[in-house]
Amino acid sequence: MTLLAVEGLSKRFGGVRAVESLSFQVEAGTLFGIIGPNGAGKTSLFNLMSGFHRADRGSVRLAGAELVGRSAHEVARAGLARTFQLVRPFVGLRTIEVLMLPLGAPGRGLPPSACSLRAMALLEALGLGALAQAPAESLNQGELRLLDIGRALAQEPAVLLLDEPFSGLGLPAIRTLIRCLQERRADRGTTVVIEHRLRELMPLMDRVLVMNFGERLAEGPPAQIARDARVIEAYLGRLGDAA
Ligand SMILES: Nc1ncnc2c1ncn2[C@@H]1O[C@H](COP(=O)(O)OP(=O)(O)OP(=O)(O)O)[C@@H](O)[C@H]1O
Repeated sequence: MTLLAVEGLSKRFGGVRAVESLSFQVEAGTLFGIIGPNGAGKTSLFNLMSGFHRADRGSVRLAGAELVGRSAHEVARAGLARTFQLVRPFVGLRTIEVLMLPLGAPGRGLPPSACSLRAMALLEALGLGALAQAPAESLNQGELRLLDIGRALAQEPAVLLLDEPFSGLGLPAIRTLIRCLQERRADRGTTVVIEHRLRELMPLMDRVLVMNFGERLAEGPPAQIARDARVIEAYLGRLGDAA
């Protein structure tokens, strides 16, 4: 079943075509990867899908409901959560509180005790359990990235968008995160990931979209993408640097 359908999505910044007539579909319960060279338009695509930027043209439908034209808050309420390439510190909160806020949001109906149990379980799964009571500002960049992922997971979204989740993480944290992503897929959660560290991510992906100059260069299962001559020329030829 198609959960997320992007059709003819376009965005220009002045003369730059950041995203150009892009179409793809993500099936429920899959992990969908987005790759491409720097400046290909991957983060712009996330900004359009999540309501942070307004599309010039096109549509993004989540379970049939149109997201284009909605604010970032409305998109989040509709069931799409995202993380950020540059994580901003969470000022004035303890680590566990960063996750309790979305879990206890109005309409979710979770009592505080259930929020704190669920938040703790999420922190443990991300390897941040020991930092639960620490001020979130005291976390290092890698820990902050994991916490940002936890914050998005705590929204319990239908679709989770991760923007370069492995960036700045050491190998143990990458392994922990891979385990979380595998568990999410086993639970039929749907995830869309932008990532340059293909060696770690390619084995997890069900399908991959390759972007170049805002457009779709190729799309298919990872094994097919890894053999695609256009992809190798535009991007994978530099895998040695990227991975
Ligand atoms: N707010 C903005 N204003 C002007 N130009 C922008 C803006 N955001 C993105 N761009 C331009 O749009 C193009 C796509 O950028 P984007 O950041 O989406 O690429 P990317 O694939 O995510 O790159 P990277 O892998 O380096 O993060 C680039 O040419 C970029 O300079």
